[in-house]
Amino acid sequence: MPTDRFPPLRTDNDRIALIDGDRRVSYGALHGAVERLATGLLGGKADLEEERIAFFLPAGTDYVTLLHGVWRAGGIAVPLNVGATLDELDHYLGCARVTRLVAHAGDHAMLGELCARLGIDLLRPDELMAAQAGALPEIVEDRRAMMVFTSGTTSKPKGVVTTHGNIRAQITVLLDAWGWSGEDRIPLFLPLHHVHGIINILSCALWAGASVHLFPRFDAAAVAARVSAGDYTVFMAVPTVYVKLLDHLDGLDEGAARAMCEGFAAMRLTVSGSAACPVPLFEQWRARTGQVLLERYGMTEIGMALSNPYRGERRAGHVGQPLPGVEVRLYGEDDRPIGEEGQPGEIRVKGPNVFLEYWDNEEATRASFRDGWFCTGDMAVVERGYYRIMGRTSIDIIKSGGYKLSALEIEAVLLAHPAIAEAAVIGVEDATWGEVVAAFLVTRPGAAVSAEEIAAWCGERLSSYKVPRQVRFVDSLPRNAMGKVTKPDLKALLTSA
Ligand SMILES: Nc1ncnc2c1ncn2[C@@H]1O[C@H](COP(=O)(O)OP(=O)(O)OP(=O)(O)O)[C@@H](O)[C@H]1O
Repeated sequence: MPTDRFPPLRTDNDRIALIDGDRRVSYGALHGAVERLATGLLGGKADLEEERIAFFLPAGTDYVTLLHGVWRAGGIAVPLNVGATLDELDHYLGCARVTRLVAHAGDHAMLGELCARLGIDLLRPDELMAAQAGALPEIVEDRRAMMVFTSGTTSKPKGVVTTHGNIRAQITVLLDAWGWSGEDRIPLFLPLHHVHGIINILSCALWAGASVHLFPRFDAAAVAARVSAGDYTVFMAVPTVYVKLLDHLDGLDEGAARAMCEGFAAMRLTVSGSAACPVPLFEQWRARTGQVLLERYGMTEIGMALSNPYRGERRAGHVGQPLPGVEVRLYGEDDRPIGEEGQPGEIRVKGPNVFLEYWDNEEATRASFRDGWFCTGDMAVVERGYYRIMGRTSIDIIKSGGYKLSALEIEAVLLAHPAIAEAAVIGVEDATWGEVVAAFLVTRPGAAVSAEEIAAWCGERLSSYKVPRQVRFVDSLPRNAMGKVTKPDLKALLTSA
């Protein structure tokens, strides 16, 4: 597999790159469209010189053409969350100092006023297509290529800027590690303003010459139907998607359920990431489909850093080891690397995959690096050679009576209870202990369980200081577009009650 290709897109064949509704787009056709779009974007200029071009487009051929067109023309691609509110878009567009925004005609009425206020040209993809491809600039590796906003799980979204070199490194490490080939076929239903969808799925597939089936959103029935038909060889999703697929499976008759399980069983790889995959989910998925989920860890700023092996032991509740070329170390509070296994520390990462900067935010950029290492803000521990993620220092690590507890570890125990469908754990202030553990729980349909029973269940499985002191039953947990629980909202719920 060549690792020096630019743009990261196959060019010269009739192989299908994208399946978009009824359309099948070949690599040759996609490449042609990308060049014409890049030419149209340039509008006679030699180079976009890192102009920020934002796009508000659902997963589809236009999205892919825009992303690659901006890259080819020397701009910075700013893919926006199509589920974002106007206030959020205002923040992204203003922060990135976007000059042109591309959206379908149907969204222009909604975006018009905001663009006028910010002095942004609002355009449709088709009006940017030049009749013919013209000369395109040379792109060197250290040029800025993309700006993706963090979800804001922990703070106001920041624009994470990656270079062409960073993107290449993030893609190529996965091509080898996860065995991508031109024969692969993968569905893409995750939001396309996150590295999971953009890099791990779309970019790896297009580099490898594989086919990507684009869905505007996740729809369990639609995806399951294609899986049952044997359409895919690889599947990548967040844990909540696997939960929804299992729910869907439960509602199918025997024949349909068997076809869906066989569709998954025949795949060469199923991957979970972006949030912790609870051990019970890992086990259920294996029991139903025979697939051993490959869990990995990464973030917007670094792409993927830790992964269970493609060949070898994939351990439930763990994210494996550093990917080749990615340096990972755990650091203690004294800012020193942790030498021995079993000692928790902050994950710090170094390598060509690590982003360049937070856009227009030198202070945040400086604060996030120490001696050349990017400080992720996530805690982990190494157990028998494999990393286990304990969670975000800012919200998942609960300081109680001198102990540091991992919310993820407690959530895993809660989720193992047969009556519990969803669980989220946070720390709440306490005069005696500093913080105590509070759990928010969603019960399974038709199941009932009391707070006392939950305490007893945890008491048998966790040290007493980890047992939730407060238990709240809720109808659902607040989640962002990636399906991650937004824990600051839970904190607010407690303080407002
Ligand atoms: N396998 C995993 N297990 C546990 N946590 C994971 C895993 N993979 C990713 N994460 C979590 O997701 C984070 C990266 O996601 P992303 O870059 O989208 O940021 P976010 O948490 O959604 O938002 P923000 O950076 O704004 O707080 C990681 O820092 C980590 O906390």
